[in-house]
Amino acid sequence: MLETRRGLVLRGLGLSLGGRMVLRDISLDVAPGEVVSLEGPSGAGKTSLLRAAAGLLPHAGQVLADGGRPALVFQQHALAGRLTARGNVLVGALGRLGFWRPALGVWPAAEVAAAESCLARVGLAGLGGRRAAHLSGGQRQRVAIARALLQRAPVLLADEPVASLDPANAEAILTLLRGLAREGGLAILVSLHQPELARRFADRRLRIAEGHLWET
Ligand SMILES: Nc1ncnc2c1ncn2[C@@H]1O[C@H](COP(=O)(O)OP(=O)(O)OP(=O)(O)O)[C@@H](O)[C@H]1O
Repeated sequence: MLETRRGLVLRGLGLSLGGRMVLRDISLDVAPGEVVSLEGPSGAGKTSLLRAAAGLLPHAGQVLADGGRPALVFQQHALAGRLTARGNVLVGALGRLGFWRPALGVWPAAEVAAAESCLARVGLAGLGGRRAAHLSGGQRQRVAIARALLQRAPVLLADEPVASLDPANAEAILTLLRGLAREGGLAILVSLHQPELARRFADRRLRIAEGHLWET
């Protein structure tokens, strides 16, 4: 039976942190192939919403995502600097592998090939053997996206993926994300600080403030 794809669906998401309501009854949909931006002032709850949607924070309400749990690209890309780009990407496969082989540094050849192919998809073909610490900021963000791709989640959440990048790299990363939505059919929810970039790269724009979400 064919499964109907619906991307990401949040219904009635509520979250309180430190005794304060950060998210109040948030509902949103991101369709497969769509890029939706999440904007709002600092402290508005963008990271909290993305982390809750990724299953990293306990919350009220429902998260329904194709493939189960969405993949999350963290704000600071969270790479292990001493590992190679390929090694960092392979971490994305941990969810489907047992503990021991990766713990011993033995990755299945198919996963290594898949990691290389994810690196190629983000424009880093040939850089798999380079230490993450020796990559530029833009390249590191690409590695973080490749790691999310290796998870094979049809829903991708990205928390300010261009915050620390210069304008040219920021555009390149958002172009890459839009391509992954258009050609790969991913549903992408991305928090952004720059309205100009959101205008250019998002299909729809959402704004969050004081725990409430609305479409702009
Ligand atoms: N672990 C925590 N305990 C208590 N309060 C928290 C915790 N994490 C975040 N908060 C608070 O929750 C609110 C939302 O934070 P969040 O990081 O989601 O905002 P944001 O919109 O992503 O901000 P920024 O744009 O600065 O990254 C803020 O008021 C923050 O201080």
